[in-house]
Amino acid sequence: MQHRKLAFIGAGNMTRSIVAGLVSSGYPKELIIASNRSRPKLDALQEELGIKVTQSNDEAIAFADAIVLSVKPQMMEDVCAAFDQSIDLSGKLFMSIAAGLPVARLQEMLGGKYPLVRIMPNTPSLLGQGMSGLYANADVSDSDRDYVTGVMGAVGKTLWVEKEDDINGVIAAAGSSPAYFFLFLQAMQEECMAMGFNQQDSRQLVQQAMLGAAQMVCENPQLELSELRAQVTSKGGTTAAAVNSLIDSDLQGIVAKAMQAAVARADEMANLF
Ligand SMILES: NC(=O)C1=CN([C@@H]2O[C@H](COP(=O)(O)OP(=O)(O)OC[C@H]3O[C@@H](n4cnc5c(N)ncnc54)[C@H](O)[C@@H]3O)[C@@H](O)[C@H]2O)C=CC1
Ligand SMILES: O=C(O)[C@@H]1CCC=N1
Repeated sequence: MQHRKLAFIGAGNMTRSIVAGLVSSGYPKELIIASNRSRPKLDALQEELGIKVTQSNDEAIAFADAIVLSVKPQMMEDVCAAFDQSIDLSGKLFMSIAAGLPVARLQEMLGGKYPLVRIMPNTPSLLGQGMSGLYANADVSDSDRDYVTGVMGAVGKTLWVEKEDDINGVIAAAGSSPAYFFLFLQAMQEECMAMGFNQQDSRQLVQQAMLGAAQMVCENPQLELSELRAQVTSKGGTTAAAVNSLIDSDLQGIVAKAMQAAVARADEMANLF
């Protein structure tokens, strides 16, 4: 794996997830710098992970060969506009993890045509279990692609997409979806508590069931998801009663609508910011 000098502009939740995964995978910490407007998140990153930190975006950009733009989409324009124009950006690889912002818009904000990769990661990157979609513009070299595959591959699985619009599908399926699973589990935990279990036992019941189910999915790629479900579902039994209730409530339609809402919001953000 290539090790370039790597900067993160914005040191929030997603930067922390990626940097923690990178450091624990052995990426040299002295090659990573994160910048943030306020100090406390930087201090925590420096203490926990030993990377370089700065409150100056310009210092981070000047240091790095590869730059991950990691601020909120609505902040991106102001952040890019404030970069010190005297810093030579030629030869630097840009990456953006911002939801919704297309390459063309990012190029406008950066004020130039640079090699640019859009990355759509998710927070399980923190544990090395991330899922990232990647899209490269025409200026990205094979070596740049290898580098980005290495960086995001160090914190999870990667999928290159050839059409930029597919990044919005990745947002719906993987970037945002940890939140759907947390919401589903929360609903299950609350129902366990309504049945009389305490909070801790309720959480253990549902989280361990989820972990086991996820592992069964991952370890049985030859089995369709419907087959794994069938293995749990005795005819006329309890699972059938529960699953039929979910189907009758149109779980598939509910999920489809939620994923379409994520895509629609990403489309909207492209015009808003
Ligand atoms: N949280 C998630 O699960 C995912 C987030 N993303 C994308 O990642 C990006 C960051 O999201 P989060 O980390 O969740 O947000 P966050 O709010 O936790 O982090 C953003 C950070 O940028 C800092 N910041 C604001 N203005 C700044 C400036 N002028 N200079 C330097 N730093 C500045 C903030 O202080 C904050 O620490 C967003 O664009 C989001 O779309 C993408 C995939 C997943
Ligand atoms: O909610 C958001 O907009 C970001 C992108 C995917 C996950 N979090």
